[in-house]
Amino acid sequence: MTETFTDWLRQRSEPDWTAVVTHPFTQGLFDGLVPVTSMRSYLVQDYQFVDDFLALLGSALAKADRYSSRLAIAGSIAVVTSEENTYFQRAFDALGVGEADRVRPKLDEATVAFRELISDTNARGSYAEVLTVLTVAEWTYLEWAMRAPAALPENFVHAEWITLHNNPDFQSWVRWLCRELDRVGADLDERDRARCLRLFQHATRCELDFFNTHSP
Ligand SMILES: Cc1ncc(C[n+]2csc(CCO)c2C)c(N)n1
Repeated sequence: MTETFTDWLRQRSEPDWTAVVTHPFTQGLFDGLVPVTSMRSYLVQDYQFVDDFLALLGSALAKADRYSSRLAIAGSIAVVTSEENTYFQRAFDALGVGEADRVRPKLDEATVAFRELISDTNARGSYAEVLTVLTVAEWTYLEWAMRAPAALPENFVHAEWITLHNNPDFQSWVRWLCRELDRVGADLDERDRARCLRLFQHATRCELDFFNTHSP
């Protein structure tokens, strides 16, 4: 079989890609051994990231070139605003995160860098470029979570963060995203493909910096 666009993007984003999906922070999650302070700072920053990410999903919805794509994206928006949001609230309660840190925490450098990438893509990116950033954020999370052992940690803060990202619905959504980016990528010229590659590499780097920031 010939190489897909998404495989091409991922292979050219090594070694960072593998560093993200095998990150020690994820091993700490599997073992239930991420210290409370690291888990708290990670989720507080991630909640801000998810806010930006939701705006990016909205941008994908607006920029999509067909109705069936908009429907798939709308389905994923529903997940971020329901199950994912209740997880954060319950985890914040368990970790003792106060109101200020839920609403307007001081952002880490890695969060600011990711936010800039997302808002630039939001403002100026084509549909293919928006899909590229979404694909990195979702596919890396599916890949690390799929490496989880069958026995989950006892603490729901760790366990649910894994199952949110390795369940069959999430897997189908990521598969859809990759196929969608392959479809749209097939019509791009060399210059636009190169732009997607730079974005893919940059987003992968942002994912790595994000995990590194919260690793003890
Ligand atoms: C830094 C960082 N990168 C990617 C994700 C993954 N992610 C972002 S929003 C969302 C739900 C959309 O389906 C998922 C899985 C994350 N949480 N944090």
